[in-house]
Amino acid sequence: MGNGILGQKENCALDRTFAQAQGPSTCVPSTKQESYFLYDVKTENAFFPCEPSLRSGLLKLSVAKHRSTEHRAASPPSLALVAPCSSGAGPQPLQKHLSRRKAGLVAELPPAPMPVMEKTSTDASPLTMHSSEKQETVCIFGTGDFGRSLGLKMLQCGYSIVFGSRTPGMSSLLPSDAEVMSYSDAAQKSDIIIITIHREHYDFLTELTEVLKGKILVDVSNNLKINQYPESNAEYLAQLVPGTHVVKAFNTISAWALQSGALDASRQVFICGNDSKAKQRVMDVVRSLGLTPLDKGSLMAANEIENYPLQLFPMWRFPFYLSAVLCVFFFFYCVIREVIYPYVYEKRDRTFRLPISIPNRVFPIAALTLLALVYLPGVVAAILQLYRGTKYRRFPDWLDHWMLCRKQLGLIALGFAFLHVLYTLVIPIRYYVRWTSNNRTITQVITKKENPFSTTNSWLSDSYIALGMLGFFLFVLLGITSLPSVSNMVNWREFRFVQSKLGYLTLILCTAHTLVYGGKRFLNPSNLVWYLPSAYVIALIIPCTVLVIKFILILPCIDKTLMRIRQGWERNPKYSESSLNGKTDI
Ligand SMILES: NC(=O)C1=CN([C@@H]2O[C@H](COP(=O)(O)OP(=O)(O)OC[C@H]3O[C@@H](n4cnc5c(N)ncnc54)[C@H](OP(=O)(O)O)[C@@H]3O)[C@@H](O)[C@H]2O)C=CC1
Ligand SMILES: [Fe+3]
Repeated sequence: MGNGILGQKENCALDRTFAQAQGPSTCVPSTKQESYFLYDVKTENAFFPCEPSLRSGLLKLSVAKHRSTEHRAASPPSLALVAPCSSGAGPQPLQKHLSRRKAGLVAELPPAPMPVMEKTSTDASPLTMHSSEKQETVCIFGTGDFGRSLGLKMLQCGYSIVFGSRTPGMSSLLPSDAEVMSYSDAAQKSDIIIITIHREHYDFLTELTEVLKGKILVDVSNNLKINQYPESNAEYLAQLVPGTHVVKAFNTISAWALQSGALDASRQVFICGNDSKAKQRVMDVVRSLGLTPLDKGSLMAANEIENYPLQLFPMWRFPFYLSAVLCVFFFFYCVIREVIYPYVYEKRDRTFRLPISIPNRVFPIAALTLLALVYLPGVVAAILQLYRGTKYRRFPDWLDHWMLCRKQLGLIALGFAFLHVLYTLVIPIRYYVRWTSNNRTITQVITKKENPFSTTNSWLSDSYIALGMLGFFLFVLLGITSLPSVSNMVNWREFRFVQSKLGYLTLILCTAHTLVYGGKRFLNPSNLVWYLPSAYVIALIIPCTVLVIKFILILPCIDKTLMRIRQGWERNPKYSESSLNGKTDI
């Protein structure tokens, strides 16, 4: 009995897999701390209750026990692992469950096809593979970092590992339970061969074409550069060793992650291959290692899978560069207005504004502009659809790309909004602010001048702060709902409601916050410095444009047309026909 299955994470998938593999049976999924029973669906014999933490191990034992009894000769048992309807072990809940099953209250799982396994594999289902006396043997070509780590992990999960190596006698650091032999000898030991060798060294595999015929070759290789070779490594391997079933897998999992077990960030294993049976078997292996296989289709997808680990935040690049450009531009714009101008005309040193005052102008401007840029592609797309009178023409690539990175733009905008909040909170403790306030009071005392209370100013100041706080609150809400863990919990309509309706409300509040902050000063010519308006005036251009266009788009007459177009109506159907025939540019 391998120790792998006891160490596996508990989930009901095991129950389902098992139940499906065994044919019609009853499975009550439960993740709660309930006791489980193993029972034969046909004879309705209960075996014994078991705790969830032990159920897979006990199940394994039970299957072995069951097989060694007289049932063995009879038709395959329909065993199922069931959770009682209420918590607490004992025959009572099981009886209840059985009567519920009879009454049709518990779903019968439809018979699922048995996983196809080749003759050489030791057993038929993932579960029975672990429960059988003989473990499945998997061959690993190459005894380098990745081969060793994968081999160790597979040994831990109950596989028998045979390494193929150029120098079997000299291979060190290998797990002691594994066998090491020459490549051709090792290949004969299993019909799944994982090639943990760099593509550049694949040539020798051609000599093994005969022995590898009909076998599953798992290509794990990565390259150093995106699109380094004309064809993917997996396709190259398939050409090099014809007659084999090449499956691409494991290339997104690092040797380090396999060793350290820190797989949370990269549990997904992309898989592709032309032979569905071969792919299925590799997916079973992946699953049994506690990883999640993700079928990406045929071997044509290998190129994309190989490029995946080489990408450096592809969706973040445009938002990152854009925000950097915005920050640099507005920083220098403010420096010209608030540092250079006073120095040139008044010989006043205002450089102390560089660490806090100017960044606290740049951050809200960047936040507001980026937030507006999240919604701008949506209105541009709507205008394009209205102009073309159809939705059946592709958007230009730049618009597609822009649409795809809206979430990243929004998250960067949220980051800037956070910075603005932090920088604003420290304002009262700044020396410059305290000095100005004290000085004003002293001047009033000396000149015996009063500063009467202004209700207008009070309104403006409070509205400005309130709008800012509400805008920030909704901004944070938008950020939270964009997290996969949250967005996976809501349906499409709810997600659209939050991201579109609440998003626009956030944009309105933040724009209003900026407008009220500027008050009457914005359009005052005396506020121009070297003909340059305040940075906030420029910052308001994009948000106001987006809001005005959006307002026009939701006017009933325009909104109706847009809705019809989005439901498939075309102003000029011939137009899209010709575009379908490739006569128009897209
Ligand atoms: N390291 C990692 O984290 C990951 C690696 N990969 C992929 O796994 C594959 C192996 O990577 P890794 O284990 O790090 O590499 P290593 O260089 O550590 O190991 C490669 C192995 O290939 C074998 N080999 C066969 N022929 C040759 C040859 N002519 N010259 C040199 N070595 C040869 C050697 O084994 P022997 O001496 O026994 O013959 C060698 O140990 C690569 O394709 C890589 O892209 C994929 C994901 C992650
Ligand atoms: Fe503000």
